Amino acid sequence: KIELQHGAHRTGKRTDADMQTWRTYGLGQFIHWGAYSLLGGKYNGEYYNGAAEWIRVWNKVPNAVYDNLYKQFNPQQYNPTQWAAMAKQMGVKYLTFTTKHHDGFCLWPSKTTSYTIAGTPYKKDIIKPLVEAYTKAGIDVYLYFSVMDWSHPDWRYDLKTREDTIAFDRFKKFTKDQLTELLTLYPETKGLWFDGTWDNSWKKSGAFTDSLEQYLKALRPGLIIGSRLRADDLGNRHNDANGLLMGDYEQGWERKIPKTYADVHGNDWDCVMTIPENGWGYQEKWLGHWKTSNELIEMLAQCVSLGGNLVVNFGPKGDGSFRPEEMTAAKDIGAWMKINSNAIYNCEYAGWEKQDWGYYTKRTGENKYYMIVFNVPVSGSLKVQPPRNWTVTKATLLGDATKNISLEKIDYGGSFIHLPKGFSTGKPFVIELETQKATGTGNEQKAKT
Ligand SMILES: C[C@@H]1N[C@@H](c2nc3ccccc3[nH]2)[C@H](O)[C@@H]1O
Repeated sequence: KIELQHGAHRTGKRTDADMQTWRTYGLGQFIHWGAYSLLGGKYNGEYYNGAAEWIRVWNKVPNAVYDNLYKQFNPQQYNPTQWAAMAKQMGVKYLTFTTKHHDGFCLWPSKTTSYTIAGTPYKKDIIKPLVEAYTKAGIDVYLYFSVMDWSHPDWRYDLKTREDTIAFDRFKKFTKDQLTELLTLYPETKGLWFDGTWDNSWKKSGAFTDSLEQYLKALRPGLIIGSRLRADDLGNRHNDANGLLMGDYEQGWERKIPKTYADVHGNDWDCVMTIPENGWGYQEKWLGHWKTSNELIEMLAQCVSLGGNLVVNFGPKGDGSFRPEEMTAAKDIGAWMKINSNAIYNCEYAGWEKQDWGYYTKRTGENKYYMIVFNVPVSGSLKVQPPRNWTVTKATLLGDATKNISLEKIDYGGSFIHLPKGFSTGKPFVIELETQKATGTGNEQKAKT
């Protein structure tokens, strides 16, 4: 064990009520909106082939051009109530919203810089009405904040000289002041989703990241902060030098999903996911493959079945409208959740032997299990193999309990679930299983006599 001043201060999961609520969400919405949304990945008729919110680093866009884009930001159609209604219909339980991305443009009227929404033709605070609309809709709000800030003269990628350190100390104060504003202006915020903390300057600031986290949690008791904020005494991020997670949940699953439960290392975690292959801000021309609704639903099932949340990203246009593909995804996922959300909300890792037909989830605190089925075998029979001494006592198809699926017990508590001939819903479906611990398998009796 390595002695650390600024390593993890907790082992194991957070067990308080706020974190237990976070664990019940299953499905979240990410929204990336900012100056980059005005360009949509395009400049002078050419498309940037990277992530649209990174277009400022493309040599074809002069910094002076990019850094003045905000003077055209004027989303008169912006309607956070409509945004919240779309999210509600989709079935998301929490929102993560970009207050400031790597470019440094603040969507709230910060007093720490002139590079804010107050300096745009729109003038008004974007975040306040958003927090209110989502909170009113019963959706918890989390704020995304990029530490890396390309617009700030004191930002440093590394600390090589005394001047770097003096400048970066000013930058740390600026960062703390901005975060204080956010938690003070929007006290309903349940947590902060940090980004842009991979550079050496931050890795060398372990002590500051530790005191900053403690300061923020004192300012807002219960605040939930993932593993991207902290660095330990030796510059390790996410896990400290002793392999312990620094943060309330693992934030490393960006655009990727753990393969097995072992990959999760007993941590809470979220997977933030783009609908196109990459790119978080509005991209006029989506490069490559974008995920179908069924692919997104399968990712949702995978995440919840391994104890995490899936946070699907939306990138509204500069005018605040959503593109058709994103509206369709929200509608389709919402329609599926309307029937099947019992397999997603308040669910956790089941620990049963995975079968080819899909994924198990388990209702927290109950002996209720869910099969989220994507692949019906040619036999039309789904094998279920609970752990020894557990048996399945009932199987019900969600959304259409009349469809008679039959339950055939086989070896050691295992079962086959037979679907009616020619059964097909054309989309993923869920079977709810009631289970109970087998009283005695009779073996004990033999042993006694
Ligand atoms: C949640 C996502 N994180 C940002 C990001 N920047 C990166 C730089 C290098 C590798 C991965 C990155 N992800 C993306 O711009 C988006 O905000």
